[in-house]
Amino acid sequence: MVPAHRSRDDREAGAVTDVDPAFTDFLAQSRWFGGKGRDFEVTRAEEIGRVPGPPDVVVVLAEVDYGSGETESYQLPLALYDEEQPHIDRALVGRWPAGDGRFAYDAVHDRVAMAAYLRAFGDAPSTGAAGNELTFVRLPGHELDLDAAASPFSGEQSNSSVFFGEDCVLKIFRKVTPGENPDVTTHRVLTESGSTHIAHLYGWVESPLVEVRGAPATSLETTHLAMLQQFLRTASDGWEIALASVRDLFAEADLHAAEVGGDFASEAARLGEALAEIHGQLRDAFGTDTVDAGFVADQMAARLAAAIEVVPGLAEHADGARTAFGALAGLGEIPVQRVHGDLHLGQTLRTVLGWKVVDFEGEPAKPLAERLLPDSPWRDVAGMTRSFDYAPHAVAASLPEDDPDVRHQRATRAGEWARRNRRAFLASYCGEAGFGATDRTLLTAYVVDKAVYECVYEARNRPTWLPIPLEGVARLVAG
Ligand SMILES: Nc1ncnc2c1ncn2[C@@H]1O[C@H](COP(=O)(O)OP(=O)(O)O)[C@@H](O)[C@H]1O
Ligand SMILES: O=P(O)(O)O[C@H]1O[C@H](CO)[C@@H](O[C@H]2O[C@H](CO)[C@@H](O)[C@H](O)[C@H]2O)[C@H](O)[C@H]1O
Repeated sequence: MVPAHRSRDDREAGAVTDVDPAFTDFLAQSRWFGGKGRDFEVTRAEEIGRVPGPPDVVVVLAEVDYGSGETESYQLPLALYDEEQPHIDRALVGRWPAGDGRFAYDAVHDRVAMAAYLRAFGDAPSTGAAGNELTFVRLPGHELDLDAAASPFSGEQSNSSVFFGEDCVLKIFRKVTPGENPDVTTHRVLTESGSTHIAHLYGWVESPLVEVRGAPATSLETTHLAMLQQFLRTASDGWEIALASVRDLFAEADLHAAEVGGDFASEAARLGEALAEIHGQLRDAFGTDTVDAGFVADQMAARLAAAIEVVPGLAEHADGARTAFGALAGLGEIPVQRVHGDLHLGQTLRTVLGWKVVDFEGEPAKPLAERLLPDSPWRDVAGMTRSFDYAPHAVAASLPEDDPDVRHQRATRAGEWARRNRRAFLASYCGEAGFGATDRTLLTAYVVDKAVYECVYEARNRPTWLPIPLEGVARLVAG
């Protein structure tokens, strides 16, 4: 399906217009906008497709320029109206076209516009409308409930999801990079493998009109814009369940993690089983390869050097981190495969039918080309390991405490909780093969690398949480 390069002159649709200055304010206050806190300008807005209405929905790519040549593209699906729509006034983006154009609302918050998306999937495979090439693709096997009412997901997100009753979820990718999105391609393979640990893929939206700038010429590449998936009923967020377990532990000052009612270890073990199964299916479908561990270690060292620029406090732990990367470098060739890439408890959902893993897009900060590369499965194990460390320390940080004895007691219990769940997860992930010395070297390096990434993530997104990964790095390099 992807990619399909075309030259700029081949383009049949795609109108570039003046940009309504209101777009800048809209982006700046959107949770999913990755440039918050930085100076930027929306330099270009281009219509790349339409969804058959009513209402008219245009899909616009807004180009954000941070100065010094750095740009990003964000997707704005705009529902257009001649009159103002007071019931969705908080979703007003501006005018399209700029100036005296129609009122343009973020379509995600407009039930009627989202119903138009669902209808287009009902008609799939189809193109969005005459004169443009937005394509809706649907996989066989599920009868969509075309009457289901749309409601936007209200939680923290890098993209925007809309639930259609209890039937399906549409995720509209916000930061758009030309080419295939691993969330779509990985879900497709796991769906076709019959995985019971994911939300099945029902379809996606793609456009051949996304521009790839570069030498020798600018070209166009078919690009995934949105993904339609099974709605997971009875789903509880793994992160929330873990936090509840930690709170139980902290409430019982004299008890150990194994003794409190909310013990999480059996769930951690089930998560380990689920990940092992997913990795096996990804190996079968995408194959495996090997990569020079020295190359991986060099990348980790480079990421550390860049992270120190953002979080200077990392510098005092750099020698310890480099020791872990050096041990990795000594391993020669290591196996790699398609992985999740950014696994943490917030990407897991507990349903009555077991654990499900969502969001196979990889780390949002990484360029797409890097996210598509095969990686070590220990990357995902490390992500969960870090999450087992985050949960107790996030709860501890939310309970300010002056008494040093209580603080010390909580820190001890936090460490116990993290170790207990990490061990349970690892034991069932490794199964009969066990956890050998090479595995330990790999996991240690990947865990340190993940914690370094988290320091930058927190510094940029949630500065008050920075001590959680920073203290995590300190503990890791101290042994
Ligand atoms: N198929 C689904 N069914 C029900 N809830 C889901 C489903 N997929 C995701 N969610 C919920 O939406 C949240 C955000 O989804 P996610 O794929 O992680 O989005 P993003 O890429 O924007 O981070 C998840 O943490 C989960 O709570
Ligand atoms: O879910 P995303 O793909 O947007 O991932 C990013 O945000 C995550 C936070 O929402 C971040 O995860 C970090 O915080 C979690 C607790 O909120 C914790 O469980 C994770 O272990 C920790 O890495 C993730 O790193 C980032 O890429």
